Amino acid sequence: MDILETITANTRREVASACSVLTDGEFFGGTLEDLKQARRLVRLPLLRKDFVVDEYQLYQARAAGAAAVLLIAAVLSPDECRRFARTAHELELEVLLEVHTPSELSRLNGYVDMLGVNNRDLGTFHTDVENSFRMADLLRREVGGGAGPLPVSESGVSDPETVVRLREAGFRGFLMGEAFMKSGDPGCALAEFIARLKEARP
Ligand SMILES: O=P(O)(O)OC[C@@H](O)[C@@H](O)c1c[nH]c2ccccc12
Repeated sequence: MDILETITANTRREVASACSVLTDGEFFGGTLEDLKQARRLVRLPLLRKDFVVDEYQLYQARAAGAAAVLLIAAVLSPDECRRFARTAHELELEVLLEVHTPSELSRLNGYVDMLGVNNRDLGTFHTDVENSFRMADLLRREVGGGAGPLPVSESGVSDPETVVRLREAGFRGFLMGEAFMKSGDPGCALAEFIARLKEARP
């Protein structure tokens, strides 16, 4: 069985809300072809996870079957974030804006659908889930009474108890990779995680 098929097999059990596909080749060995293949394998909304630095990549994402794109605040100016997010909407793509620090919140704009706090510092690759908790208050202010973007915690989440705590802090989406990918059967690991989460939920 192909690796992508193994990974996406979980979706047949309908336990994930969306599936993120890394298409960056230079640093992570992904390809746009992976996104196209995932599109053929699952019905779930797909997120193109890449370093978007040119609007052309949004068109590519759309053509390959993505429902959403990741915009990484650390590599974009506020103007680029706005322009790219607006174009994404024109293409009917949802936008996940990823921030790591409070100052990156200046990249937020009205076209952002999901606001992700990356717990991984892309400079050092060090992961610390506490970053989400540190940013939670600020996020609540930005996201307001629920009319703003969906708050998402990204990276380094590996146990259901952390998801429960993050939910209590206001997060509503969780972008998880490694916790499942290091298992021999990511789909099965995800299903188990969701079962444990249901038990852990207060
Ligand atoms: O594997 P993790 O720690 O669960 O993290 C998932 C995801 O957040 C992470 O892969 C990610 C988030 N933003 C990125 C940008 C580039 C590369 C990778 C990422």
